[in-house]
Amino acid sequence: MNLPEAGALLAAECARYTELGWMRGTSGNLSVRLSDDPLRLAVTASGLDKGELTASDVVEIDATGAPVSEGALAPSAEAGLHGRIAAVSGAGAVVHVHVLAPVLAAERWPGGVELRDLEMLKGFGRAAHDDLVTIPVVRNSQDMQALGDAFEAGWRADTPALIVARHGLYVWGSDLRQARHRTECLEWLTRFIIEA
Ligand SMILES: CSCCC(=O)C(=O)COP(=O)(O)O
Ligand SMILES: [Zn+2]
Repeated sequence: MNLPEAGALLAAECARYTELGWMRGTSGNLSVRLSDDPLRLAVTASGLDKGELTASDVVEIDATGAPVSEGALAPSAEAGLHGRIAAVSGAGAVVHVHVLAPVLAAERWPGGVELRDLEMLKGFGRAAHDDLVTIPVVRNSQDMQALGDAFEAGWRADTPALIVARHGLYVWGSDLRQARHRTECLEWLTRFIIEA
């Protein structure tokens, strides 16, 4: 996939999340893998209304989140965490949304949000009757190295999500569609345990 193709996909995907109310204001950011070796991602540009992106509102970054070339647009302020997640997990796409339920769940269970015996776990890539699925929670930081270290310390290959406390949700998958399906299911799951 080249950068303009990735940009068109990311813009369309952001519009869907905005419709759901999960990218309020200028919140949220998405990335998709462009190449493996060296690792390159297309990430949404920083500070824009994510519901109004065009195919050119993306930036090519390396595994550290740094732009690979000079350009007018800055990559997402959270590009470094996208790069780290993609590098560690092998994900093809990473979603970050400011959806409320996971953040509320992390406020209630700051040591990790536990889910068990719920059919929607299947949509998250787990069995409905898995013993226990724990979504890791990390403290918020403006330092992407610190956030990346915290992510990596709690990372498990079978749990493609991370909640950043008082901030938002990260979910990843093999491509943008799988990451979206997982995000939608995890939003349902965390809303369920909050409301239950
Ligand atoms: C009101 S959004 C604050 C920044 C943030 O958390 C976010 O997700 C958007 O940052 P970006 O640099 O990707 O626009
Ligand atoms: Zn954010």
